[in-house]
Amino acid sequence: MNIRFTDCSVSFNERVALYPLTLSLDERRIGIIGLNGSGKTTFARLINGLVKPTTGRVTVNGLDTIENDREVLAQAGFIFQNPQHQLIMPIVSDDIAFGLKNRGLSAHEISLRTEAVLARFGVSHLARRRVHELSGGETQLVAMASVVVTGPKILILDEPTNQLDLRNRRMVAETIDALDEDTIVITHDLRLVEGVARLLLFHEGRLVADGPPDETIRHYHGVAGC
Ligand SMILES: Nc1ncnc2c1ncn2[C@@H]1O[C@H](COP(=O)(O)OP(=O)(O)OP(=O)(O)O)[C@@H](O)[C@H]1O
Repeated sequence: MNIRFTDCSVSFNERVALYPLTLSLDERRIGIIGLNGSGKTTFARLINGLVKPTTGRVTVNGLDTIENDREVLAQAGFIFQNPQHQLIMPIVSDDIAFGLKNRGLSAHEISLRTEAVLARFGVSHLARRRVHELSGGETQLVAMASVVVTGPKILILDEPTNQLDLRNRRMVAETIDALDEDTIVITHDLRLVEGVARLLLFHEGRLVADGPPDETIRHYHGVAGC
């Protein structure tokens, strides 16, 4: 991936959520940590254009998130903190297929791609299940499958192990590790980012550490005061 932030800041109603920052992200595995309200989600949402910079610019693989918003959305898929909100159709396989509509694919091709992505995430057995009846771990996997099926190069996962038990945390963490796509993971679950190539720490709207996980985590204990 190549994501560039140039003098980029974000304010909501004159309140600064993210102070100006300039940086480039090129690693395949990136983590983002920080206290509640520190600006992590705002930063991540800038990447796929869900949040637009108030000043400066953001480019994703050379595409500007304002000028090329549709292309950016196709390149960078976002899996939300509460993934049940992003599942639209009542049945799992219909939800996955929904993301492939309006792409000029035949019904047969849509069905093949849907089956393939469900198999890839180990959830073929859930194909005919009702979305709202899935467990937390199952919902997370189906949400990932429903984004991955659309073919993004970058996946942004916002607290993917939130509300999961120990076993599902491990299962989702292993699934993320094995993804072919580049990943940016925002989390309070430090074990999830121990192996990333680069870990960013936000504090009160500023990027205050950016480096290997052990160094950034040490810094985090400092700003958290514990
Ligand atoms: N759409 C919005 N409108 C107004 N303020 C917002 C909006 N989105 C975020 N903020 C504010 O910006 C600041 C940073 O929020 P952000 O969601 O980026 O933090 P975070 O680090 O992801 O927090 P958490 O760990 O609690 O999810 C907060 O003060 C938040 O209230």
